[in-house]
Amino acid sequence: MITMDNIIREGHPTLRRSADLVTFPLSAEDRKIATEMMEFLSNSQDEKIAAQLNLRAGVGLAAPQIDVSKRIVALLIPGEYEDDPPELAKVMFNPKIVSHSIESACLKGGEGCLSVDREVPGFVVRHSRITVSYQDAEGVTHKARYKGYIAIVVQHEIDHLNGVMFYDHINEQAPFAVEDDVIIIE
Ligand SMILES: O=CN(O)CCNC(=O)c1cccc(Cl)c1Cl
Ligand code: NI
Repeated sequence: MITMDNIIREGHPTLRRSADLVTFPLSAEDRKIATEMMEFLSNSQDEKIAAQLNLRAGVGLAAPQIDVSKRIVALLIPGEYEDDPPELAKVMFNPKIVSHSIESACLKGGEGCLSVDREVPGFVVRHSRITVSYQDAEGVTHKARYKGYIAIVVQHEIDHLNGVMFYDHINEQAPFAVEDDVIIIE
């Protein structure tokens, strides 16, 4: 199982590499990696398990974060209330943003990353709406459109596949300065 010991931190070269495409049919290893990534997210969001395993919570995880330079991301975005089903629970292989809104958005609270052991305050300006093409575990290609918080998280994960860290998008001179047409998501 994946724990924080398996998550590489900033400074590790794999975080700055462009990850390799996954080929199909999936190898047993790639299938196992995908399953373990999703299991990590679920564990990290379970108060008891996270406390026992000392896990930081995450709503997404990219394979490069466990030093696997492959284009695999796992997303587990909880529903609004405790017993609601997740907003999104999915592993995407070879995800690609194929189109996006002109409009931009950012999270009011900024972003965090399991590979970054420090707070980096500032608005991370991203596309407010995206269309993502990806393959599922059977290699079937899908197209999905996301907006709001989900779109932000998906972009954070796809950035990891391209060696981009969230703070690369923060304006160092004015971390909270944004154009007036940028949507600030609560
Ligand atoms: O790459 C994934 N992580 O580093 C997992 C930890 N970060 C988060 O869950 C997280 C927190 C806030 C905003 C965004 Cl967009 C994300 Cl993604
Ligand atoms: Ni991250």
